[in-house]
Amino acid sequence: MNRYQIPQARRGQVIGLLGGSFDPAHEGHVHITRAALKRFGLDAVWWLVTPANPLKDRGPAPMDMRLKRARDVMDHPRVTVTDIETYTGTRYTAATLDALRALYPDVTFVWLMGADNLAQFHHWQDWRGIMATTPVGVIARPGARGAARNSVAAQTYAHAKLPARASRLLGRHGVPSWCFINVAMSDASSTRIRDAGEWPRA
Ligand SMILES: Nc1ncnc2c1ncn2[C@@H]1O[C@H](COP(=O)(O)OP(=O)(O)OP(=O)(O)O)[C@@H](O)[C@H]1O
Ligand SMILES: O=C(O)c1ccc[n+]([C@@H]2O[C@H](COP(=O)([O-])O)[C@@H](O)[C@H]2O)c1
Repeated sequence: MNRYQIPQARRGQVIGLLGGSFDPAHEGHVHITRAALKRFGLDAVWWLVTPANPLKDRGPAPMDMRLKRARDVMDHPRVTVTDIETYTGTRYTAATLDALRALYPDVTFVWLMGADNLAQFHHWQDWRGIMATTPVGVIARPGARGAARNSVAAQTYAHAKLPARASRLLGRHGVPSWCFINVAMSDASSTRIRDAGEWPRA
């Protein structure tokens, strides 16, 4: 297994980061990644397979297993699956973003998340710092639209919301900025796969 894979990037690229437990990766992740590449005008997307979500009590399956599954389901020339957060030693997204900007000073990073995560976003460490430094692309998820729209983050940064028709400008627009895109939704979830006994619980 290729551990500590450090992805390549070229000067001036706009790269989307989809952080997740990927416990396991599934069709929903693939679907939003393809949508994000297109709708946010990204040059590439990196899947950041996190060592552990700081807000979850339960530890995920071993990293090697999650990386392998992620690489099996996501096969696209512009998508890289990486455990770079293990390499940077960062657990919180704000710290990960700082570390990545130091490693890739000529790249613009866009943070990607499903609508369910926007509803929780104000509980993340230094979430205002993330908004101040990083454009955020939010992708619709079944059952999460209302909670996302009414979330503390959406309300606080209403002034910084790009209309969906301008989504391709997200990475070049300056900060703070965020954009919500409605896409044909997938109801796939890791919880459902674990509940069906198709993936081990750690
Ligand atoms: N079906 C989906 N539609 C939209 N966004 C999704 C979907 N599945 C996952 N995401 C987003 O992908 C990112 C990583 O998700 P994660 O790995 O936690 O998968 P999950 O299915 O949400 O897992 P779990 O059920 O264990 O919470 C998050 O930003 C999440 O919102
Ligand atoms: O930085 C935080 O406080 C924080 C809190 C919760 C989740 N995150 C990140 O959000 C991403 C999605 O996590 P998850 O477990 O919902 O897939 C993943 O990259 C986590 O590290 C980050």
